[in-house]
Order: sequence, then C-alpha cells, then structure tokens
Amino acid sequence: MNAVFHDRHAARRHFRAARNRLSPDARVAADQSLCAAIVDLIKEHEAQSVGVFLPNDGEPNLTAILQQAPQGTRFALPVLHPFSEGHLLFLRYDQQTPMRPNIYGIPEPELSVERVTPLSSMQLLFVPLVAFDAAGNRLGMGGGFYDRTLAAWQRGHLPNLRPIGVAYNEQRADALPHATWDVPLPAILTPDKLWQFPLKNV
Ligand SMILES: Nc1nc2c(c(=O)[nH]1)N(C=O)[C@@H](CNc1ccc(C(=O)N[C@@H](CCC(=O)O)C(=O)O)cc1)CN2
Ligand SMILES: Nc1ncnc2c1ncn2[C@@H]1O[C@H](COP(=O)(O)OP(=O)(O)OP(=O)(O)O)[C@@H](O)[C@H]1O
Repeated sequence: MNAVFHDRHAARRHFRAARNRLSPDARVAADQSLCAAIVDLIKEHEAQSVGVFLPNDGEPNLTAILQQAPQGTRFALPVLHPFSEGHLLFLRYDQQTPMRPNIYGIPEPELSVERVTPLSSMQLLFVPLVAFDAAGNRLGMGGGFYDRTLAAWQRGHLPNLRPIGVAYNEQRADALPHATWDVPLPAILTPDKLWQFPLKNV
C-alpha cells in the first residue's frame, strides 16, 4: 500500500508535487517510454485522429509522438470552451498551428472552426491526470473538464473512442476518493505498463 487518500485536495497536492519532483533524467526516460508506447497504440488501433495534451505542471511531455507517429496521423489538443463553461473543445494541432496560452497558462490552438475535431471522429484520447488508483479512478486538476468530456463516452455515445490516461509511476495511489461525476478510465498508460480496468459503464 503506498497511500490511501480520503481528501481530494490533499491527494491533488501530494501527487502534483510528486510529478513535479521527478529528476530531469528520470523524466526524459519516462517520456521516451510513454511516447514509444503511444506510437505503438496508434499503430495497433490504426488511429487516424488522436487527442493529446501539452505538458503542464510536471505532466508527461508527449510532443515526440508528433514526429514518431505514422504519417497522416491527425492530432488534436484540448481548448477551454469559449462559452460553455467547464467544457473542452478539441482542435487539430500540428507544428504550424497558431497557439496562445489559456487562463491557466497552457498553450492551446487559437480558436478556428475548421480545426474543431469532434470526439466522435477520434479513435484514441490520451487524458492527463494528477493521480490514478487501482480501480481506474482518475483525479484531475479540479475543473471537471475531462469528466464532462468523458460523460458521453461513459454513456456509450462514443463507441469508437478509447480514452487512455497517461501518467508517471509516481502518480499511482492505492485508493483515491471519487465522486458520482468522476468517470473511471478503462486504461492508464505508465512508462512500465498499460493498466487496464474493467468497464463500469452506466
Ligand atoms: N495539459 C493539460 N491540459 C489541460 C488539462 C490538464 O489537466 N492538462 N485540463 C484538464 O482538466 C484542462 C485545464 N484544466 C486545468 C485546471 C486547473 C489548472 C490550475 O492550474 N489550477 C490552479 C488554480 C487556477 C485558478 O483557479 O486560478 C491550481 O490548481 O493551482 C490548470 C488546468 C484543459 N487542458
Ligand atoms: N459531468 C459533469 N456535469 C456537471 N458537473 C461536473 C461534471 N463533472 C464534473 N463536474 C463538476 O466539476 C467540478 C470539478 O470536478 P473534479 O474535482 O472531479 O475535477 P477533476 O476530474 O479533478 O478535473 P479535470 O477533469 O478537469 O482534470 C466538480 O465540482 C463537479 O461538480
């Protein structure tokens, strides 16, 4: 048992510090393993359209997959919805995409209708997280953004989408507190392992 957390705020503090504490060498090695595994998943799923994220607050850096994925793979990044508070939009992203920081300082593609990528067109969605546990529960940054994004998936409305959490080993808890709106992930990728959890669709 590493730790059982009862308080979301305490757990968030603990695991945000843990992911920020990784040494530069350990981070480079872990990011390389994660990127290689993600490229394998893209090939295995023959994914044409893939949701990713840019690193923030000590999160894994997945940007190498843009060069390593098969030619033609399309990537999309989360953008804070301009008027639907608490929701995300996904916008197509490549190295030429004009970017600007959102209110949290995370770079995101500038709003452009042509770049909007519906979740129904994506096969893989890589999901950032602060911590995960042995049941696939996910603790995020606290905005509920991915819980809202994944609510439709959980209800079975996005049958072609596979969401996969991405985390360092240091982000694993034995048990995390979870709320009714939390959407447990079916899989979480760490540098050593693809954790798979039985689906609990409602
Ligand atoms: N890379 C990445 N992109 C992402 C997310 C993420 O977790 N990682 N998000 C996943 O949802 C959304 C952004 N959610 C976020 C929520 C809170 C904070 C944050 O820094 N909160 C501050 C307090 C900010 C304030 O209230 O002024 C903090 O906790 O210190 C950052 C991102 C969309 N994009
Ligand atoms: N599907 C939903 N519908 C309405 N409100 C929601 C939904 N999901 C989450 N929320 C609200 O969002 C708030 C933040 O949720 P929570 O602390 O679980 O975020 P998180 O999963 O840590 O963050 P994120 O998903 O952004 O990384 C909660 O107060 C909750 O009421």
